[in-house]
Amino acid sequence: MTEQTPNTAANDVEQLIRDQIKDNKVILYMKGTPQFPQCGFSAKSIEVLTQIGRPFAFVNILENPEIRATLPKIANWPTFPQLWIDGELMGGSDIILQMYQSGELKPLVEANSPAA
Ligand SMILES: N[C@@H](CCC(=O)N[C@@H](CS)C(=O)NCC(=O)O)C(=O)O
Repeated sequence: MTEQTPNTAANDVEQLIRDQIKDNKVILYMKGTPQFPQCGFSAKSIEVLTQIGRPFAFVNILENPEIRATLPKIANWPTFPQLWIDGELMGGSDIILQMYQSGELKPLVEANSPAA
């Protein structure tokens, strides 16, 4: 039997992501920051969340290449942005927009993020 060295760095990143998702009930993995999104899809998602008006966490994946590489595997979702609410992946900007327009997203965010 071949003994395999555990890939500690990869495990650490995965654990970090799982902690972020657990500790922040509304979290957006995005390119750039809410003040300065660096991709149109992230900008659109920020517009929606800003309309909803509740606090949310974010991670700038452009500054976190390990998270950028690892999250798509965990999430089984290849692109960014990614909106996670209460430990579940909602989706990217198309889905965020759809959920907002259908009236589904606002109450979900409100239920998971108290007013500041
Ligand atoms: N239709 C997608 C568009 C998102 C998308 O295509 N994102 C690309 C360009 S920003 C991406 O994340 N590519 C992988 C990467 O850059 O790591 C959505 O609804 O979110």
